[in-house]
Amino acid sequence: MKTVYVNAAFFTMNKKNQIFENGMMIVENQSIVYIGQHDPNKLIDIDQVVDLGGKWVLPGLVNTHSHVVMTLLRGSGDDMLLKPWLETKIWPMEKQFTTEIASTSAQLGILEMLKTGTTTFSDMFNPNGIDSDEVIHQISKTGIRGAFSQTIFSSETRMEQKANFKEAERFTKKYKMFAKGRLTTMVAPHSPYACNPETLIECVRIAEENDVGIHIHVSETEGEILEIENRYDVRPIEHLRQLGIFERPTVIAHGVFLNDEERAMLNQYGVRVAHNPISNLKLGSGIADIVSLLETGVKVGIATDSVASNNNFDMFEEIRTAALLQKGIYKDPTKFPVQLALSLATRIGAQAIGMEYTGSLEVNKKADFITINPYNKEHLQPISQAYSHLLYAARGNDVCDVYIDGKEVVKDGICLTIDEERVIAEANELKGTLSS
Ligand SMILES: CSC[C@H]1O[C@@H](n2cnc3c(O)ncnc32)[C@H](O)[C@@H]1O
Ligand SMILES: [Zn+2]
Repeated sequence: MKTVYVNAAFFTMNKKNQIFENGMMIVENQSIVYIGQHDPNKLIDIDQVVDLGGKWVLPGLVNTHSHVVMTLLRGSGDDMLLKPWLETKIWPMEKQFTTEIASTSAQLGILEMLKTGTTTFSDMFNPNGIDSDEVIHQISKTGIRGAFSQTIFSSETRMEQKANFKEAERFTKKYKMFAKGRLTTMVAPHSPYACNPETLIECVRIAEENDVGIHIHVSETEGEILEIENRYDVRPIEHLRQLGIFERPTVIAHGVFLNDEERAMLNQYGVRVAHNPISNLKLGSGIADIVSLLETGVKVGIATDSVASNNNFDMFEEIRTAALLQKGIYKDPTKFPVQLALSLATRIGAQAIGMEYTGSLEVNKKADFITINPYNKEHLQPISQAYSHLLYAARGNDVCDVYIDGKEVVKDGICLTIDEERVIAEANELKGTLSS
């Protein structure tokens, strides 16, 4: 099946940030085979023509760190610091999770992601008490692309620890290439404070044996730095390096507290950073110095974290916050310009999570794209300033259509792969079964 998309402005987000104002894109077998100026000569052998009515077309957004299974916890535990938030609010509620709660939570989270333009996510979930196979089966049906990774914690007993490793190994093997490659997984030790050295070393082994990367929370708060220094006499980054974590392709979530030496080390090992500006603000953790990270050469993606610390999955809001914060902390509005900000949520974000095959509209890339209709939106006028509006004015609910692998998953703002009414009703019913 060969489909041509015409009558649209294509923001390719390729390295040159090319825009094709009255462009054309041809998709065949889930991939882009042509993107450029409108060319009638290319219309032979076409099965389907889609007229996009002058809309803007962008690559689907990439959320490099999320927890969709926590979506039912939105609004629980506001206004708390990370440690008490996790220990007294979030973890006790996660302990009550059933497969049904996890599955409905994940569908609700992905519904919001898809409708607000996210086509690829890299997610960590707490597997305690739930049937992970069922949850990933439901995720697969939504059509989203990404990595769904089972979080590993250190346990109190040897037996429990052994069972955790066994399950992590099973999950990794089964899902590293799933849904025809649309879904994958990484090994996800929670953090250097919730995983002891033995656990972290075992995670490296599982990642190595299965040829997958590592996804871990690191250097999120000042308290974490002190805790790791007290325990091991080194800061978290050096601790993880010594244990061999960075020998695997690694994404660290947060990286709020990094010094020059650590940034250089991350760059040397090719470690990528998932930047979660709103979660870091809401939990009072701090503001990551993304400009320095990028100047050192580290690849950075943008992320929301869970909606318990955000409280939504709107990547437009996230990119805008990221850009405004860097301008503010540097007292320099030239920092984090529009194209850079958008590229971290698209092409560079995809590279950050090892999915270079998506994140920009280029030949041979996956046909993962979104459309925005600016004509009926007052906050997107005048339309001639589109690039600026995408960063400074657009919001998730401006997204009109969403395609993943060339398949339409959202049409005119309605999700075609998830029964919205059912999921929302189930979510509210199940929330009532949780005690906070
Ligand atoms: C649901 S994934 C794994 C684990 O991570 C916890 N979590 C959620 N957000 C954060 C964060 O910002 N820092 C550290 N840990 C976090 C979550 O409660 C799950 O148990
Ligand atoms: Zn997180």
